[in-house]
Amino acid sequence: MHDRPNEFLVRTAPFADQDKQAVYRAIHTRRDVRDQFLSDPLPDDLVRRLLEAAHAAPSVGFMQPWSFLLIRSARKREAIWQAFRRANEEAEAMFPVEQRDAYRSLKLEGIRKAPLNICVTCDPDRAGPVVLGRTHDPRMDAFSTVCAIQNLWLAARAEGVGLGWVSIFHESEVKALLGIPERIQIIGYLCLGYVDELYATPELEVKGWRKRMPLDDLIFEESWGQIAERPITPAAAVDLMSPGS
Ligand SMILES: Cc1cc2c(cc1C)N(C[C@H](O)[C@H](O)[C@H](O)COP(=O)(O)O)c1[nH]c(=O)[nH]c(=O)c1N2
Repeated sequence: MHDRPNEFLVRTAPFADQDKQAVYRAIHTRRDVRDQFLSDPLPDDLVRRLLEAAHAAPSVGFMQPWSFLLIRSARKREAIWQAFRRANEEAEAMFPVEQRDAYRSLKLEGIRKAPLNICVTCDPDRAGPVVLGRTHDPRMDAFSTVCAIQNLWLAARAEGVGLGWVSIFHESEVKALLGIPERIQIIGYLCLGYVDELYATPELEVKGWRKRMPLDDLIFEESWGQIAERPITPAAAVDLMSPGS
């Protein structure tokens, strides 16, 4: 019985070097885009490819809990932006006083500039009350939806499309604006559009908000460890923000 080839399996091998490089390039050069969007509309077939990439993501129990709500109208994007604006004012006040000027100076969305917004939702009831793999941790449906978003983000990078994730709003306000029922969760509100420039390193690092942590601080063997204490807003970052540095 074991000698019989399984007709559902395909032979596999590592990618050719060039293909490997392409995958890593997409991963390492993907950026969160806020201000670089061009106004040209994205063609339908391109949007379809991005959504196919998202829909190919892993999901708990093969639940596929996601839906993709496409928003193109300027009127709706303006209403969403107003929800962002209100929440962003609240957000600013949550930071320590000494960080507020820096926070205010950051651009944190491209809702009106990006020609396409996609609200990615998660339906916790998509596969019935008991879901394989989610039996002991209900968060797994949301995690699956995040996997779909990351696929979309990487595919977008490969297509020359920028994507920015916006999470500064009250979920209930955006649900009301988009007719999303109470029981459905918003996982990601995404802004998409062509870009011809991207930051080479994360914009929040360039603007001195926070640095990428050394990977070696985050790797442990056998049992969890406390990371080394490091300042959140490094002195080097303050230098970066001051003119002439
Ligand atoms: C769940 C989640 C939510 C948000 C984000 C990301 C993720 C994963 N990011 C983008 C985030 O700031 C960005 O990924 C990091 O700064 C790292 O930069 P790059 O993505 O490498 O460019 C983000 N950015 C922003 O300007 N406004 C936002 O509301 C959010 N929200």
